Amino acid sequence: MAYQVGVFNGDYIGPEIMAEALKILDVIAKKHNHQFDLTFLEASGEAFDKYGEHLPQHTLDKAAQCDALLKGPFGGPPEELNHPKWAGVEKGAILPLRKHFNLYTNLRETQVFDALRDLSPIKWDIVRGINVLIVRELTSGIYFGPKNNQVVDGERESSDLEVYRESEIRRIAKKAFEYAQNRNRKVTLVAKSNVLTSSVLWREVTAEVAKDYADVTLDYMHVDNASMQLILNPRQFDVILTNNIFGDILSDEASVLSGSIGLFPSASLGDTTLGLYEPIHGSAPSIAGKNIANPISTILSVALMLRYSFALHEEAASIERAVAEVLSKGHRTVDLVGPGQESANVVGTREMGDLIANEI
Ligand SMILES: NC(=O)C1=CN([C@@H]2O[C@H](COP(=O)(O)OP(=O)(O)OC[C@H]3O[C@@H](n4cnc5c(N)ncnc54)[C@H](O)[C@@H]3O)[C@@H](O)[C@H]2O)C=CC1
Ligand SMILES: CC(C)CC(=O)C(=O)O
Ligand SMILES: [Mg+2]
Repeated sequence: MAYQVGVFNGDYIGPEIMAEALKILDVIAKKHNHQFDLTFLEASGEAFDKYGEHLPQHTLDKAAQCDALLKGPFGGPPEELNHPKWAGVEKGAILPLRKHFNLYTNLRETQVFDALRDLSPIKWDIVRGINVLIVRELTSGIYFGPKNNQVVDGERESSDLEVYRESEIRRIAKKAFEYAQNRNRKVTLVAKSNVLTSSVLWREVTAEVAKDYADVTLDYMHVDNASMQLILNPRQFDVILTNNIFGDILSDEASVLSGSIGLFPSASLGDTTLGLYEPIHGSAPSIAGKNIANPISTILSVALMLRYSFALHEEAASIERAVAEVLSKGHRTVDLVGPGQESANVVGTREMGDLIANEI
């Protein structure tokens, strides 16, 4: 069977880390006799240079023909917010891509690698063995709600509105409970219901959904406390269910329990098998073009694509095993070198890809 994979190279470190991910996909194809047909899709900086827009219609049309989408990070340096090429990439490409394909479930799983125990900024006794799955709502909330700029009483005023419909909460809550059933059977809803009326709706709807999952415990935590508890006692979490913005923030925080954001992939899923797979991090402009970015986040995104879109479970697991094995042999990209570990075997982006490919 031939699988159609749409590929967005992304900006800055995007093409470098995507090249390594595609190297791994090629190894899997040869080893298991699969055919992955790649369609390169133009978006973000690349599309802006050519067409003056970040997500052309022809890109969406081609993406719709694919079975899965593999994506590098989009975006420019945060300090170039007003540069025409980068202004609006997030609202003009990242968010519409997720919305267009109705990819409302974003999975971001944080775990720690034994081999990187000295890298975590948190004591090993606290993080050892953690596995936290953040189930983040991805196509609604404050990132998509009405925005307004106006002048009031002679000064500028801006607003972004957090809007959630009951049905949007219900469908993502169901997903969280379903994932929890195959894990440690605990869902923690993270919101801010002491002040946000939308969070009250999240609590009400999630409690209703919970009635259909008697084998799963539902817990509630305010987001300020949750951000502290993630550091203090991350082992208490199994599945964290949360809205778009809190999931965005908490997943970056959770990722560093392992030592580096460069390790983590994500899956964005809807109601069909067409999923979008990408690192949780951004385009890291300051380290681009130096062969130092960690490609593991994108390589593990390939594993998630094989698992969730193609049901190639053994192939997915073989990539994850190879990553753990390469790390256990001491190979490190620079972001994986902690203080006092200067003697580590530092390798570049391409070399890390080669090592994982050879391991597979
Ligand atoms: N899904 C997407 O396409 C996302 C895009 N962005 C965009 O990316 C751009 C840069 O965003 P920032 O806030 O600077 O966050 P960032 O995630 O790009 O970088 C944060 C820090 O992590 C480091 N880092 C990130 N990925 C790494 C890797 N693979 N290996 C080693 N180190 C890595 C960077 O060097 C930097 O120190 C912005 O335009 C932002 O909007 C941000 C997050 C997600
Ligand atoms: C456009 C942003 C919401 C992208 C981002 O930071 C993310 O999805 O993690
Ligand atoms: Mg983010």
